Amino acid sequence: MKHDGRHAVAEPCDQNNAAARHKRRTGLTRLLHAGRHSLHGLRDGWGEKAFRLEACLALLLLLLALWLGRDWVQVLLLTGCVVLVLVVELLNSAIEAAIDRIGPQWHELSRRAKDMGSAAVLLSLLLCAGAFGAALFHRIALHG
Ligand SMILES: Nc1ncnc2c1ncn2[C@@H]1O[C@H](COP(=O)(O)OP(=O)(O)OP(=O)(O)O)[C@@H](O)[C@H]1O
Repeated sequence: MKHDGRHAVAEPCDQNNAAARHKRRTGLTRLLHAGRHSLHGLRDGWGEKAFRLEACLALLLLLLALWLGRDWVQVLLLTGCVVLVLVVELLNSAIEAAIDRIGPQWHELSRRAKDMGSAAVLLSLLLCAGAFGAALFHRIALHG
């Protein structure tokens, strides 16, 4: 395993072996390893400042959702909006990582990929803000 300054980089033959081993796995073992990869993804996401900030905010919003929701469906919808932001942020970080892996040179397609990822995060944030804003308005203005 080498290090490129910011990230650990496995030697090409190690990477090929690991990928080939994973492809050969089946059933529960494959599922367990896929779960481990997902946990690695969450750990990598936690390394991103934007994801960390949104994850901390998500904890507060989940408590607010429990207070704002008048029944389990409303709590679920508000919670869903919060989780959606985290999901989209992770996907955006994945796109950024893939683009950076291709190279730092300016390219129109790289710009489009990064800007569209960023736009997806913005839309999910607007949805979340709109849902919580409407629920708060309903709770405070209409019911005192
Ligand atoms: N290789 C590239 N080619 C063309 N444009 C790029 C490239 N890398 C970055 N950009 C442009 O710069 C913007 C910021 O890119 P950067 O990699 O700094 O994103 P970030 O700061 O990590 O993410 P965010 O914009 O979500 O905060 C991109 O949205 C894109 O418009």
